[in-house]
Amino acid sequence: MAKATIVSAPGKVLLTGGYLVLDRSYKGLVVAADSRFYTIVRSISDVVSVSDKPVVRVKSPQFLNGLWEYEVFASDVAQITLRPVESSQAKNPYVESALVNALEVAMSIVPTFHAKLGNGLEIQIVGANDFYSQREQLAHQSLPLTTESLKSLPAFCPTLTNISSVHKTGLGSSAAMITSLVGAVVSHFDAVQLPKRSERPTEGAASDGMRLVHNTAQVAHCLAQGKVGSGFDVSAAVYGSHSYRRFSASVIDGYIEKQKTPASVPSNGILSVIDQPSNTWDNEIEQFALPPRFNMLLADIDAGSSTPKLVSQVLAWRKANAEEAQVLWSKLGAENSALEMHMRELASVAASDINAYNTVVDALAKENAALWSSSLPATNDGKKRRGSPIRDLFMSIHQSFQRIRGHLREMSDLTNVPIEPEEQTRLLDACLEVPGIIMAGVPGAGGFDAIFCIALSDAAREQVEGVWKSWTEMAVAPLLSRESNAGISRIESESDVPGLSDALHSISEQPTQ
Ligand SMILES: Nc1ncnc2c1ncn2[C@@H]1O[C@H](COP(=O)(O)OP(=O)(O)OP(=O)(O)O)[C@@H](O)[C@H]1O
Ligand SMILES: C[C@@](O)(CCOP(=O)(O)O)CC(=O)O
Repeated sequence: MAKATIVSAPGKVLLTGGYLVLDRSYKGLVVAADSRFYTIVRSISDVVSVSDKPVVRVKSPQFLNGLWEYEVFASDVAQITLRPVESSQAKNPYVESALVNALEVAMSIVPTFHAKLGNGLEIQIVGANDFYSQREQLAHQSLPLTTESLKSLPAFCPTLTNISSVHKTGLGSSAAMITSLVGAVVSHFDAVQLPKRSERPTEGAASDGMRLVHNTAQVAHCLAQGKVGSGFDVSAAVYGSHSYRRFSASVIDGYIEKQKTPASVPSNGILSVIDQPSNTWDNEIEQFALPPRFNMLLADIDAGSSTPKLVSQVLAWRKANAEEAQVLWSKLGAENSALEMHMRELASVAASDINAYNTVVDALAKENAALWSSSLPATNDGKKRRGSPIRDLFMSIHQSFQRIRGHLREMSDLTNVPIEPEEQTRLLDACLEVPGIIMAGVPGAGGFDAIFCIALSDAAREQVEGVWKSWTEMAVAPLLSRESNAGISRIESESDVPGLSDALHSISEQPTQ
């Protein structure tokens, strides 16, 4: 079998900065998940009978009808057009956009592109189970909706449905999929270098490769979505956890508009957008990691919300109420920055004295976070005792995040958009009753999609999962994802990823309907 190029990219959780991060004046704190997409690219070595053109065949074995096959037409000016081999094939604009843009980049950079493309490419794409709700799969196996059941599923489990009907969990499947697909295609042509697993280059060829893949994936994602978003999800898929300031929409919106009327595309094409001087791409990435023993837990809420609808309503309110919005946006932005600063300080304190840090965590993990300040014994003269600087930082983080939630509820009230709806407030408050839960909130755009909690101990994790299990107001399904800082990476071999070979070779392909 032809040698495979494998590239992987993670999902994301936006801890702070929902809505604000759409505006370059504010930053968002995005944490990468250990749930990842994997794209495997091989050259087709056999003669393809379906066409005399090169063919790109994309398979998503987790889905019914997860097969897209295209003939590739390449113009002299490195413009790629894909034509579906079967006209009845369902469209997948995200896959198409990633392929077109990645092939254009490869063709613009690699002089031997046509020879390397040969008969075409065979591509497989799989995403970790957490990207898609496993409710149906568990019901199919008569298993309860628990972490134990989820752990018993094979990796990259079939979803038993079409891609258009699958329930997503908010981890950013389209951004992680596009990023891994773009990364795998351009790497396959040796157009760029990407870091191997656990390498985090800050300079050199791999860092340049990440920049080009990032810029290409942002363009591809915006073209597929039909609009220029904040791009934090693609950024997390490339760079892992970080605090993010978006790129100015003007960096790509001219190109996006031109792509809608292809005849007018400038002959210098995609490289003129993705390989501009670094000061043109003005996105800012500052690496970030949760402090030690901060265990991020996620749950999917069955009710669900439409993010584009929430965003358009909030932005419409902001436009109509500029002054009031400015006040709210500035105080929320300031609180988001304060939280990030406290977490960075805490991580650095932990690095300098891990024993003292662990002693504080062990004590706090046994107490309800709201009582951390009041549980300090009074001094002899009856005054409130100050905690240790480490304990104070933990308290500041808890209190700061509670203020952030307060501002989000204010945003909900003012905009009449359910960002932290009352149902979610009740659930989050119940999670915070568990000793050792330092933060509980709605990630990203909020609504009825998901919640996250940060637990300081295994006991806290188990107890909060108990709260979810017994919650009756909404169906709360645990996810298995945890934080992992890593961004895009190149994988040497299928066998390096548990379950990947089985998923690619032994999942009996799902029938087409
Ligand atoms: N495994 C996959 N194979 C091929 N395409 C996929 C796969 N997973 C996702 N996609 C593409 O991504 C699209 C979903 O994008 P959409 O923007 O609706 O979701 P999202 O906002 O990324 O969702 P979420 O954040 O909940 O994961 C699908 O319709 C499909 O085009
Ligand atoms: C509301 C918004 O700021 C965040 C949406 O985050 P999520 O997709 O709900 O994780 C939109 C965006 O930044 O693209």
